[in-house]
Amino acid sequence: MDPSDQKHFTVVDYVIFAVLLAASMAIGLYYALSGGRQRTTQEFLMADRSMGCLPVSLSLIASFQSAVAIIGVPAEIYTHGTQYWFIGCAYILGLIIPAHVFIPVLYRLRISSAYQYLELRFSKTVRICGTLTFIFQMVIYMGVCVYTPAFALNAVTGFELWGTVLATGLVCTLYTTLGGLKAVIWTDVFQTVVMFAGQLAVIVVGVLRTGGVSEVWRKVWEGNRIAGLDLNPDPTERHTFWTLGVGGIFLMLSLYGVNQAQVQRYLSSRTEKEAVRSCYMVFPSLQLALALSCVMGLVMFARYCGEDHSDKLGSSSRDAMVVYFVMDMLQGLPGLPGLFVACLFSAALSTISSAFNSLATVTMEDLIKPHFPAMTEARATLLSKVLAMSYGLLCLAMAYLTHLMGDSVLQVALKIFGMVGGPILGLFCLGMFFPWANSIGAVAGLGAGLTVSFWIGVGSIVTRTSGMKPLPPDCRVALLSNDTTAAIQTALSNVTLSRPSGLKRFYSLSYMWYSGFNCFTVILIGLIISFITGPMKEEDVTPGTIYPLLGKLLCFLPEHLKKKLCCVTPLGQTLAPPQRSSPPQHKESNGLVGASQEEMESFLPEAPFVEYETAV
Ligand SMILES: CC(C)(CO)[C@@H](O)C(=O)NCCC(=O)O
Ligand code: NA
Repeated sequence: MDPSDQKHFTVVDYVIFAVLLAASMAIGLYYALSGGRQRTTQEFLMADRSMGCLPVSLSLIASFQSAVAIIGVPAEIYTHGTQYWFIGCAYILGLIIPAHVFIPVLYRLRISSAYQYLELRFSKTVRICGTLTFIFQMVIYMGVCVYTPAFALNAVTGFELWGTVLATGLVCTLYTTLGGLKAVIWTDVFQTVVMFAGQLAVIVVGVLRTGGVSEVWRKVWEGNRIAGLDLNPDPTERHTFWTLGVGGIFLMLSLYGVNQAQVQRYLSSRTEKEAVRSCYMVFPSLQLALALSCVMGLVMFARYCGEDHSDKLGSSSRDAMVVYFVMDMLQGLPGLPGLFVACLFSAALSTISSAFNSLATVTMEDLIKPHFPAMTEARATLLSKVLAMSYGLLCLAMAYLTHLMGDSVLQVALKIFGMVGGPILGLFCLGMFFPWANSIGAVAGLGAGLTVSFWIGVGSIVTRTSGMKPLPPDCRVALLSNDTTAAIQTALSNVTLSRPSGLKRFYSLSYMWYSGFNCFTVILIGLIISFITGPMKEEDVTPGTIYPLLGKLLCFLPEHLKKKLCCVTPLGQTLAPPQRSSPPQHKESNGLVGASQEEMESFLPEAPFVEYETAV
């Protein structure tokens, strides 16, 4: 093992790290042995629909806040300045819209998988297409999540790369498989706290060792790292207020509105109110998480700018550099390097466990149950556990794929969310907001959305115009005299002035617009195809699956015109409580909170679907 390992890690550090893993396992065991002992899919996958808003909200942040953000955001701030911080603006609408549009519709349908919605609204085919797209998205995302902390630690401390990947995957698979969603949510709570503690420790030590807050501020100011609001409307500009603050809303909607990992948490809430409240409570914590990682980037800049570390590191990766800086900064403070490693792994474990559990849920609910309606509850639960475990193993394989990529990890993760999550968001929006959309339109829209998204995504990789400005290899330039800096900046802006044209310009769309653009493509193509093949009629749409968005936006129009334009009449009423009992095919998930054992045993998955698809 690398000698630097000993330099950074003392016994206390190993103990702290071991405590994290042991506590996570213990929570898993606790929920395996208490409550209903994970003997029903209702408990294993839905936490008995009994969760309160505090654990749910912390768990909601944990789902998509992984080591990728802990390492990637400081790397981004260190290299490009604080412009990325403006993504915080997108959190406002990005959480209000899920709370008041997606949660009410999905919660009132009493479903278990978000993709059940697609069957209720469109058809079985659309549901399966949606599910498969989601599985694809989460499996590649998981690869990035497992790989990132392992890679960074390996580069700096000499921890065995694949050993770390294996350990993360195994611990996580174990407690997820043992304790089900309850264990996943409660470990998330614990791990989120560890994550914040680790980041805070790094910042405090960093500020103290740099010479105080005012010194840090002076250095980042002189180093040009504080960015003003960039209102450049160019959609190919990587980070501007528009790409981050507006494009980011769609990114947030695809994660917090329709992603199964999050929807499952909303659905596991005791009441709809509790679910909405937990969504609101995400806002301050998510802002805190963003602020901590941005400030960490700034502190690192203040402390290290001008020093060249790539020779010691043997890697030019900015992500590995962040871990190097942190370890260097915490040197000689026993326990803190261990806390930071625990912070990285908390972030990773909480994301991977959510992914495992949500993948097991959709595979069970959407792909298996509908085909084996006679399966017993015991068998279904066993199968869910086997599924959670198989996805664990699959994610190890995916980590290897990420190993072969080598972009900034933050950008890779956000690109996956945009390229695959964007079209899924489009599918849900098409269903919820546009009553005319039919299932042919939905499938065609999703297909077109994915095609265009991969066309741009792969195109941007091939032509290497990710919109990233060429920057000097290290930030020494920032500390040179103002003249030199100005000269270099002019040179840089000249580079960006020679804009690519035609297809290349299309490929250089900022990755922050991927979600919004792909969502829009799905809706557009979906509507066109629906109108060609015969739009859905009002009486054919399952009640409770439409959100009267158009009606609300056009509230100034007279009633008869609105009715004509929006097709569905009972606009105001579509969301009224009566839905609770309406979809007959959801026996398995109906009010099981206090259900008796017999009711559990006799549950019948997916009765044949009501014929409503006449629009074709
Ligand atoms: C997804 C957002 C923007 C939501 O806050 C943020 O958590 C983030 O940048 N996440 C990166 C992906 C990850 O941490 O795995
Ligand atoms: Na996480």
